[in-house]
Amino acid sequence: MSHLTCHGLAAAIGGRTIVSGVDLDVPRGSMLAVVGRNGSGKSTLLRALTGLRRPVAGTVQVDGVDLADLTPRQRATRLAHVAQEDGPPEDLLVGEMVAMGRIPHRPPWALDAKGERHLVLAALEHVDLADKVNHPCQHLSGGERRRAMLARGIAQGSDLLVLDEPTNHLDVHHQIQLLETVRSLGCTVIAAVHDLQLAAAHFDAVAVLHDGRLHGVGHPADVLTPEVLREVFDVEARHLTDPATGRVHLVVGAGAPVPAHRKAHA
Ligand SMILES: Nc1ncnc2c1ncn2[C@@H]1O[C@H](COP(=O)(O)OP(=O)(O)OP(=O)(O)O)[C@@H](O)[C@H]1O
Repeated sequence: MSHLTCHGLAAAIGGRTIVSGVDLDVPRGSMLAVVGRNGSGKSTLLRALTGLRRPVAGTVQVDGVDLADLTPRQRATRLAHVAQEDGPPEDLLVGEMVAMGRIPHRPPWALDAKGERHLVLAALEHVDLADKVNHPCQHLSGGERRRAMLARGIAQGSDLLVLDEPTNHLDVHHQIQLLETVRSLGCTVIAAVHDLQLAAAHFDAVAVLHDGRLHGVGHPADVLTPEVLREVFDVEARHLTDPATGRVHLVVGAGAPVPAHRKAHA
């Protein structure tokens, strides 16, 4: 069943069209990676998908409801957006910042988070930061800040997470842990991702943006082909089968195959 769909979506900044003609159908509970070169329009597309940037053409529907018909508060209960540039306000404690994710669920002007501390702690546990709940945000490292912002998105309690480069600044352990965590939440996830190997290994589908147009969307193995990677990213890549697991992995920047006569001497 579709959770988010968009048809003929176009978004512009300052009168310049950045993305156009985007059709997506994201099933509930699935994870979609949006990949593309710098400036291809990934962040702009994500902002249009969340309603933060009003489309200049096309529609976005969440659970069959047009986002344009919802107030910002209603949108915030249906989806959580963690932007690339989001950083926690420095003078708040980590727990206070994560509690801000609960604001859409409170009556207007209810400023405190009574009875919600367990939700805040659970969100922080998901990102391995529960021990930092009483720390000032300004004491967090770059990777911890990214994880804290994700915790705020999780605390928001919606079942659709739109994440702009969630694994940026994270060490390899926390990159994988973060993707496994969002998978375990059972949410629908749409994430802009630069690491193509992570996109191939952890996502159900990949959408490739090229110059603001959707170049292809589908299963990672069908979309992240050596031909597409050469055409879109100008890199050489190959699919290799892991002899231990039988799983097919994407090797990006693989270079030209070693000629047989050189292998023989290796
Ligand atoms: N506030 C802005 N004002 C003017 N142009 C902008 C603005 N934000 C983005 N752009 C332009 O829109 C285009 C797409 O930017 P966007 O941030 O969506 O790309 P991206 O694929 O997310 O890039 P990256 O991988 O570098 O994060 C770029 O050409 C960028 O310069």
